[in-house]
Amino acid sequence: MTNPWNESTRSSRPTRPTYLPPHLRDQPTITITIPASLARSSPRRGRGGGGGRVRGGNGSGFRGCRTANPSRSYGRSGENFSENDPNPYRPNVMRQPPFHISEKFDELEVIDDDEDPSSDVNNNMNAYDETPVETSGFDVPPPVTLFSEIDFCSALSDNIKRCKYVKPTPIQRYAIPVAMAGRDLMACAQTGSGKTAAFCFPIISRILKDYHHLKSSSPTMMACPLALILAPTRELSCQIHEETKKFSYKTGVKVVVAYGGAPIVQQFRNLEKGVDILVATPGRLVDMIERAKVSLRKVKYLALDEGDRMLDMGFEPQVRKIVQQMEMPPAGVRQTMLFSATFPTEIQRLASDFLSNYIFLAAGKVGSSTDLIAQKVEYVHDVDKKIHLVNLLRAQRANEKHALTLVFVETKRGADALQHWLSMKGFPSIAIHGDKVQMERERALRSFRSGLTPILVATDVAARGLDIPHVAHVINFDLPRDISDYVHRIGRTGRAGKSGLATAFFCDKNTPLAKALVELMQEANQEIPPWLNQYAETSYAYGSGGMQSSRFSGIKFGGHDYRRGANNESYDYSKQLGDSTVKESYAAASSPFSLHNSRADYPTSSQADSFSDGFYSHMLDYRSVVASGWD
Ligand SMILES: Nc1ncnc2c1ncn2[C@@H]1O[C@H](COP(=O)(O)OP(=O)(O)OP(=O)(O)O)[C@@H](O)[C@H]1O
Repeated sequence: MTNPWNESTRSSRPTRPTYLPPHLRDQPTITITIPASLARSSPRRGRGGGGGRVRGGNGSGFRGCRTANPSRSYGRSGENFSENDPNPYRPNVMRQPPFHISEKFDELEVIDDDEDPSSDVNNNMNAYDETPVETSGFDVPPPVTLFSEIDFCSALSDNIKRCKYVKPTPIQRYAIPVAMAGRDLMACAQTGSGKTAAFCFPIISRILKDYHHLKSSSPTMMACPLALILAPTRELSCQIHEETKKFSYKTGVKVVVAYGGAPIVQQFRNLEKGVDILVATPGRLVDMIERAKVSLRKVKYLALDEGDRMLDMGFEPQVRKIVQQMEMPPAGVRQTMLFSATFPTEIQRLASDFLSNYIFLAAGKVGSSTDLIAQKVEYVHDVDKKIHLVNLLRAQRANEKHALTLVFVETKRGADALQHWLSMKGFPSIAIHGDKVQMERERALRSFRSGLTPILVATDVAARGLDIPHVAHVINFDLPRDISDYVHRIGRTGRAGKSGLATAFFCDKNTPLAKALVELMQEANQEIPPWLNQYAETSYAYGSGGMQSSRFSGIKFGGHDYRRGANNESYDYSKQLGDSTVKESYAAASSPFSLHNSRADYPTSSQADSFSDGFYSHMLDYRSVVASGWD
């Protein structure tokens, strides 16, 4: 049987036959089938759809465009983007975004808990029902099965209903009780499984209950948030900000975002109006603290989203500076929560500096990408990648009209070049990467999200956290070097219980990744091409050299509590109990932990000496290093 890629390649480029690797020669005809759940959902009904479940902002903090003709499908307007169209971006009334983005709660009805339990959204969420959850740590609070079992205040419960979250996902079932009990937490759960709500709900609830009297009520020159949520990218910060605002709608809790690339003065103005929860990227936050516009002395809750990324080489110095050198109450006094889909062992070890007597949760398989994402790996030489991509996109366009496709490349220049080439070929696309100014980045996301340009060519700046409805296909045009980046990239599809497709173009230079890739695919019950197994053996033969592979293989990947060792040995968590006394002794010493008086409240180094976790000795020794994060 002939291979369609080869066929179409030949027909489009008759003078230059494309090399077809032996493993592909006998393959059956390939058709791209977009997962049924996506094909089923109408553009208005899915996540982010105006008539559907309200979802988490538009990822950039901006509203998407409304289409003049909401019933028009991308397929119809897409037909106008002929592959021979020399200018697929010409103004065209036919080119209307197919997806509504309407997020305003004011337009929504509050529904009962059991209303519409069979909606697509909640049916999709059932996909997580069987997810195993591993817990470890001292005295783990028991999980819940319903939101109503948790003692949320009524305004928050109403908002959960407004979001049409009928039941908690597994990570929410376990993490929310832990967080509500005031415990520190390291939580590892699949991409798209609801980690944002898992840390937002407890923060909002506890601010309302325990610190109601301290909530920001009047304008102030120096903002003193009660909670700080740090995220690695500007777009993710905006998305978390949008989500948190929805969750705290009509509660009186003030949420503000601070991120680089946008005018700082406007952000100062927002802060001056008062802030209870500050969502920020590290770079911008440090800047604001140094300009004495923000003080962290009142922070009671610290959440690091994409916690492993926040503590890897790019960000760790900056995060350490924020957490340990900028007046934030120490671990054991504040509550700290780290969330990610991946937690490599060495990052867990680092993270324990910021945590006190913490509980570790792992929902799903190791660094799991879930069975919801069908993963395909194809061998494609570098020179053939573009034409291979175009063939994939053509096949997809023939099969599915509403899908968004996210194409990951390695470099910023590569992103621009590929996007330009795709546009020339008639595929409406747009690029996002760190060299674009923030307005362009936001415009790109908005255009992609709305379906106006249904192909987004991106670097890793879009790999983590972004929750974009209707992303049906993630293509790793260039594979990342690090398997955890692969997990996060493909996790842009197959979210909230929906299924998705991830295709990777593999070539010889990706050999060091092969072993980890095979392990990951095995974990997710994916079919592994025999040739990839051979590459995996080669990468194994590189020895620990498949450095990434060894770093992330098996238990080291991060689905297990590193404190238990490689064999999941039992560990005496009560050894950490000393830490929890910090909170009590500190509370007693500062009687109560006053949130009004900054420096007086902050323990001196001699007070700190009495703390059992070595926090201050670490802090005093620490030398500041300039970080090179995205912000
Ligand atoms: N209990 C729930 N019921 C229904 N939908 C939910 C629930 N919890 C979360 N969601 C939705 O699931 C989607 C994914 O959630 P979220 O972005 O928090 O995932 P995540 O685990 O943080 O993903 P990532 O690892 O990529 O950051 C969002 O659209 C969110 O609104």
